[in-house]
Amino acid sequence: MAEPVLIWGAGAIGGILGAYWARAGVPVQMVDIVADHAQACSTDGLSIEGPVETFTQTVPCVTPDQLEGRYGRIVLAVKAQATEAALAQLMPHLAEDGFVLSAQNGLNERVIAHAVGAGRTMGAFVNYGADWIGPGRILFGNRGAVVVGEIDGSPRPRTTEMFDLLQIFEPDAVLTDDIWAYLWGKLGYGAMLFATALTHDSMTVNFADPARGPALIGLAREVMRTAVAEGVTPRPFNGFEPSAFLPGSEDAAARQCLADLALFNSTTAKTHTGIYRDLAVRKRKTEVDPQVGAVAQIAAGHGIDTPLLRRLVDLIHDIEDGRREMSQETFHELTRVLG
Ligand SMILES: NC(=O)C1=CN([C@@H]2O[C@H](COP(=O)(O)OP(=O)(O)OC[C@H]3O[C@@H](n4cnc5c(N)ncnc54)[C@H](OP(=O)(O)O)[C@@H]3O)[C@@H](O)[C@H]2O)C=CC1
Ligand SMILES: CC(C)(CO)C(=O)C(=O)O
Repeated sequence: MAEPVLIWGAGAIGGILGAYWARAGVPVQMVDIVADHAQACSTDGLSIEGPVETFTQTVPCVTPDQLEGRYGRIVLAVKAQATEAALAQLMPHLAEDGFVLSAQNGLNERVIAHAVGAGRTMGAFVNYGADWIGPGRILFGNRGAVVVGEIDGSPRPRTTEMFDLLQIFEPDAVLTDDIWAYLWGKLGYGAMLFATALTHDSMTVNFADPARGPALIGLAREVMRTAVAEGVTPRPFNGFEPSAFLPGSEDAAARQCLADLALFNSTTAKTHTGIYRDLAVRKRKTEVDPQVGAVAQIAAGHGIDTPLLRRLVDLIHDIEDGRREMSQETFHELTRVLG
């Protein structure tokens, strides 16, 4: 029997990968800090629910203190603010010649490379929609882009092996020589997703509202300008067209992109972002600092001002800390930045 793929963080993203791989006969071991979820996955099974597919699959899952052994392939799928703590726990379990693949939003690959070495870090971009509903239950809301690549751009046999595994889950998965192009694309889309979570409205209602367009477009433009300064040319996926937000692009192209994003998100059973879910349902901190805040910081290093991103970070903090309600009025605090 081949060595199991270790999935660190068995929530929405990691749990779905684990269930699909285990169902296909790929040996999988999952790790999660939520003990009753780990117990449910290992015993009654992990139920994948929603419109894409419904099935229940037993997947071995333990809490970090229970894990034994070393693994060559570790998929990290915790929220970005948990990355450093998870790395400290997983490093004793990473084989000398093994690697950590980030299945997360943001630039976690940088943090992972710093901890385990660039040669032991692999990147991935995931845009499928999922929610952890409760112990042993995950909603698979919609299929979305899945891309894998080495952070130095040069595919190796291990990259092809992970690509093959990801195709078991998502037949349209892509093997790329430019993972940063997708990660920065998602940061642009992600900044807009954070803005949608300033209201109680669905992603689609937000993207389709002409009054919210200028702020949404302005956010994506700030991120794309920063990406260009970083030497990255972001790539399109699932309705997000980075060129529509690059310096010199027409407003009409940006508005068309918002319409495409409204359409893409109109059929998902996950109507609201994970950010919204953290704020409104789980009542916990979001990934705003390691995503939006990080881009604003990188931009500042290039001498680029990002007033919308900076205001967005403050507004999300206000909601996290109970100083502000989610509402259209809160959203339009962004519009006010545009003057
Ligand atoms: N959900 C989605 O649709 C999408 C998510 N993403 C990205 O994927 C990443 C994962 O998100 P998602 O799956 O939604 O998050 P979830 O919160 O659903 O899953 C993460 C799981 O990891 C657990 N965890 C936290 N810290 C540790 C640790 N140190 N060791 C082991 N487990 C830990 C969490 O527990 P606890 O809840 O107690 O913290 C939780 O059960 C994020 O970066 C997100 O932005 C990207 C695309 C879509
Ligand atoms: C909305 C989604 C699933 C991207 O489509 C996402 O990344 C999130 O929930 O933050």
